Amino acid sequence: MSTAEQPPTGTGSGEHAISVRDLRQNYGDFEAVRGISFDVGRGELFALLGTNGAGKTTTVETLEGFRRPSAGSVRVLGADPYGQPPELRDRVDAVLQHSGLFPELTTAETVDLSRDLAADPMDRDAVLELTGLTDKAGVQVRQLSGGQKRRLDLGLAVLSRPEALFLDEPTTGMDPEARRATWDTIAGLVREGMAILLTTHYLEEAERLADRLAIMHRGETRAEGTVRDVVVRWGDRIAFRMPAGVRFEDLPALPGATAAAELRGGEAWVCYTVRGDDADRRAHRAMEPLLEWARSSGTALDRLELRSASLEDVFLSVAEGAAEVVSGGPGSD
Ligand SMILES: Nc1ncnc2c1ncn2[C@@H]1O[C@H](COP(=O)(O)OP(=O)(O)OP(=O)(O)O)[C@@H](O)[C@H]1O
Repeated sequence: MSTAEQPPTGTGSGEHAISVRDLRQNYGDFEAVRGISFDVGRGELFALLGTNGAGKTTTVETLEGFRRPSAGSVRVLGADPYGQPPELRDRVDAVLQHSGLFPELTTAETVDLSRDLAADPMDRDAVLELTGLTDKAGVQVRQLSGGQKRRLDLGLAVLSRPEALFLDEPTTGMDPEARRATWDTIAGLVREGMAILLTTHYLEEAERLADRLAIMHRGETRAEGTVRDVVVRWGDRIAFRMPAGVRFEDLPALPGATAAAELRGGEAWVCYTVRGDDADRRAHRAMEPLLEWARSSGTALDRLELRSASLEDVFLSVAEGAAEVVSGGPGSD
């Protein structure tokens, strides 16, 4: 295992709470992470999304100090996290997928145990309130539901008021109400200035919480930015059922749009993807000539739909390898 090149350490080494530069991680000959970079500022939540096996856990484990980079560098609060050095121990925490709660202890005893180990912990009551577990204070951990245990995990991670927090699928197993309550809790932590790196398979969770996000696939970052940036880059979609008697090449060229023919439930459809910097107006500009063409040619646009992208659209397109546009669109000879 090679030692990565590292920038200078110390509290003054950059304003980002979490920093990843050209990170590579190999397992033997297999490249699990292939040169990714991103930063997370204080008071910012960055979501790491990706397909199964994309390299998210490997990246987070590297930031948590369990793995040394094969190449590139990572920094947490200006320090190399490898081996979890003492200067980071009280300032960084994590909610991992598998918690290490003691089933015989009560919820309150569990909180007290963690408080005993923290330098300047939150009050027990505050932790219980934050996690919505006040009425479960005297209940043994073994009797808590899966979602309640996840909330307790979160409470234990934040009671020492860490500056940087890693959340690995923190709402798995929660019902929708508990998930929303947890989102509120997490949003509150970010507002207080915590830097949070979140991995999740719930796209709505990322849409609600992330200031910025990255979507990983096969060890690489395939999309990155704010939710809006990522979605705007993907484009808007105008679609309708292919009109009878109209050939694909007879369809009008629309400004800023590329067209593709696709099958939906055995029917041929036309789908225009509209891109361009003018995200607010581009679909409108593309729609006008389409409607004009339909009017002048006497063509009905059956089941016409216009839709802005969602994060799910982008994710699925990344997962499918981002192949999308059929070449040789309408209007071209
Ligand atoms: N200890 C290991 N030895 C060999 N290969 C590994 C090891 N850990 C992970 N991998 C491989 O590295 C790749 C990335 O795995 P990782 O767990 O980081 O992905 P992930 O994005 O967290 O996936 P998921 O969403 O499924 O949890 C996968 O192909 C996985 O099989």
